[in-house]
Amino acid sequence: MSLSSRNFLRLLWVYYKQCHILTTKRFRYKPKWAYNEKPLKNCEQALGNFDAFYKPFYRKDWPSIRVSLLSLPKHCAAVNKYGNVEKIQEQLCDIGAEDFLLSADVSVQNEAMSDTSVNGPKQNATVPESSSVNFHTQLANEEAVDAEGLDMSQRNLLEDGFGADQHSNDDLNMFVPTEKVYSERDLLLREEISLNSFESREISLSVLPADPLNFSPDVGAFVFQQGDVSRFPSPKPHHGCLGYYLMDAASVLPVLALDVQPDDRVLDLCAAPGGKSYLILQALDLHGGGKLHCNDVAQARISRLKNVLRLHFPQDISERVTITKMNGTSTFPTIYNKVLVDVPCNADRHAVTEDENNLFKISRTKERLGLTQIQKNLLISAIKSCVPGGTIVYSTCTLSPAQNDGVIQAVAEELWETSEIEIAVQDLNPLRHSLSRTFRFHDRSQYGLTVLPTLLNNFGPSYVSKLRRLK
Ligand SMILES: C[S@@+](CC[C@H](N)C(=O)[O-])C[C@H]1O[C@@H](n2cnc3c(N)ncnc32)[C@H](O)[C@@H]1O
Repeated sequence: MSLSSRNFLRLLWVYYKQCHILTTKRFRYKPKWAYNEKPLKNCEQALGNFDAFYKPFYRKDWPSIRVSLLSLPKHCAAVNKYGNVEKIQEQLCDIGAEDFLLSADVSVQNEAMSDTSVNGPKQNATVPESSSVNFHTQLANEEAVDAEGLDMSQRNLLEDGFGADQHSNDDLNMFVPTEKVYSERDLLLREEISLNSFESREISLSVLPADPLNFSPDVGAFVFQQGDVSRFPSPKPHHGCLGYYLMDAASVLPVLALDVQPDDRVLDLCAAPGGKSYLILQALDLHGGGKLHCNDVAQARISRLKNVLRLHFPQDISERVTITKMNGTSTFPTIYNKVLVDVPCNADRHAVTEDENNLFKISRTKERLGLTQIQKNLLISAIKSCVPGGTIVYSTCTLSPAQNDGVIQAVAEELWETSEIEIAVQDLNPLRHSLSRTFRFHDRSQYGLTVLPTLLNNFGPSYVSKLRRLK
């Protein structure tokens, strides 16, 4: 069968392109093709992912955040009111630590409460477009964004997944049925990009003025000064209760935002291994009407939570804590006036430093890509279990804008469209201003506070958003 000259030219063109790819692109990409190249470790996968998605968002801050994430974190010693408080405080001061809550600059809180700048209190105002953070628009100013809205690093990520053979697929499109062009892997990568993008939209969400600052209880959270990377010794027991709990200082923020009062009824929806439950119990009076319900879905982690309670609290306190093993997205009774939802997330610091139990393991890709949906469902469940007038605090330990502001925005939209429930976001500027000596906050978080890790005070990352259920 003879070829028409048009078809012949077409084949020649495809052949030429193939040769061109083989002789140029193939060699340019050679390191990725080496058959004996070792697969990336989970931590390296995570770091590559963050370079692709966080760098365009955090821009000039990214190099210092990145090196901090890879460096040893700093701890905070949260003093236990059931230990020998005075002696512990004295010992901590003697080794050079200071209570960052005591040294918080509360004088700026009044100033901050009247601040009406971006992120400031705007009673019953919708979030204005001008103050919104548009991920893609910002990219455009800084880096080249291609027709699909991807910056160079995101494009590289896609191309790493596609490999050079996909370049030739572009040219051979006319011979290949469309559904075969995108393999399952390509689709996952596209899903990755859409799940990691946070695009700010104008939504109807009131912003309530801040509550007065209340660092209760005042037994203290001790940290070493900026630049001091000393480690705390392990705590010692006093009458069977350990004197303090070591945690990331940024983990204190969600509990400060929750503003726990002695007689509150608190639900900690994703409680294990129990760092924040420990802090909540420092403020609650379980003998005087206060209640704590700790829930988690993972049995092994609940065991760790029980251990934390056993090691830090007298038996008559730990026995009064309700502990359940339920999926947090199931229905909880609407009886709590304070609800903390500290969701599973990318867990950035863990992801780039620990290969074990790492969500960036290739076999866990689908689980990881399902995170934002679980986070939304958990937040909705938390809101539904909170009585009108009560407070919900949403927190993560990731810098992912999609898992932070993105989840708050999506939930506000969903509740607005599908339910009678009304929520408002509460201003956290006073907290931010008063603790700016200890933490470095990102200045473009829209519905909460984001702590950026820094080498001087290597805490975080952490994101906190405080919501009030109105109806
Ligand atoms: C970030 S950790 C919580 C840390 C804890 N708040 C603390 O301060 O120690 C997230 C927790 O959510 C739990 N989790 C994941 N999916 C869940 C679900 N569907 N329902 C309830 N808990 C869940 C995990 O088992 C994990 O313990």
